Amino acid sequence: MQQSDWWSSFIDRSSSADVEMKRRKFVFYFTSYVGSTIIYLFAFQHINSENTLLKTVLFGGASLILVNVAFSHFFHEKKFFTYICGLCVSLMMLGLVYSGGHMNTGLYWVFPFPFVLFVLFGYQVGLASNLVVYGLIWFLLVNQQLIPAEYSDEEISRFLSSFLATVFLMFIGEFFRYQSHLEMESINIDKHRQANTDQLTKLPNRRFLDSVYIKQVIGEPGSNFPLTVVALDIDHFKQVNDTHGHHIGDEILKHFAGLLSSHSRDTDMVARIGGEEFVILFPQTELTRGYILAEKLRRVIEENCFYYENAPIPLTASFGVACALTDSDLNVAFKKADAQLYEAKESGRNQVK
Ligand SMILES: Nc1nc2c(ncn2[C@@H]2O[C@H](COP(=O)(O)OP(=O)(O)OP(=O)(O)O)[C@@H](O)[C@H]2O)c(=O)[nH]1
Repeated sequence: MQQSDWWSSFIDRSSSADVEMKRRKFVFYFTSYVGSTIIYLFAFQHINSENTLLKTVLFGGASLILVNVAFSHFFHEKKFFTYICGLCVSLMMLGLVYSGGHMNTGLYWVFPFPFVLFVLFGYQVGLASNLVVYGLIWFLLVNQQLIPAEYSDEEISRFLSSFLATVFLMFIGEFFRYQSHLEMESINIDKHRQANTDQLTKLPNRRFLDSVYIKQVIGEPGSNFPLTVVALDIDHFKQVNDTHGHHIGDEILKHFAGLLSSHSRDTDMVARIGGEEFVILFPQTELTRGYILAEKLRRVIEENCFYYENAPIPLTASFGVACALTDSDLNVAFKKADAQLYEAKESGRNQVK
């Protein structure tokens, strides 16, 4: 696995999408329950009116919205119902213009609805649906002989221009709101990445291992166990630091991390958990195979010394190997790998135990 790439496979964008979905759901419920209640109140206000069409639009619209939201509670996926709600809202707008509303004031009551379409559908589909509704309203208004409502020419031209301006202003507002949401999401991801990355080697750190990776492994036992844990530690690193200086020590750590990353699979997890201590987790790997992989890495390190001013600085590491067959063995496997590493150090270093 490339050191700089490891984070991308762990980015969890679902929580950000959840925030957007929550906002949509909230507007959906609010529009549906509060909106339908208000429309019912208007409908009852006009119960004795002779405008049957207006009564049909109000009662029909409110009932459709209410039935739709009631049904949505029985399903986990709400998207379909938000679309139906958007369709009801669009029909309500057209119904108001068509019937003229109370004393031909229908045009004024259309203005709150474009916002609902933007929130329910997002800025792109929101703009498209608002423009479709606008086109249909325009068609009704320029063909007044087709509708029962009566509007004056000034009223129509003022409505068409102010409605269009409202839709575009709402589009701009929704567009920039969404852009800042994406920016905040990327800042958030970047902060998480920094907190979970070892700044020197760019490998995942202990925090990542404990709070993200292990949770994911336990959450998907089928694709991870048996899991081999390899604890490793550079030999006599203090001596390297003392001889060549701390900054060369740092370069050696980067070189070491690069060797481990480039000689393991994308599915393996290489992490720096302390000064010169590393851990490699091999998912779906039994103990015997784990020993073979650790021995391969031991040789790679031994054979690839670090060069400083064209002079080789030999490098070796000691390894401790253990295997967890299930998630409940994981803690024991970590402790066992540490104990094995200690034994490798005690037995002379540069070996796998
Ligand atoms: N350059 C550098 N050195 C570090 C860093 N973190 C820890 N160290 C050094 O790593 C050394 C670890 O020394 P010890 O724990 O004595 O281990 P060792 O010398 O490798 O000996 P063994 O592990 O027993 O083989 C110390 O000198 C630390 O200062 C780092 O980020 N950069």
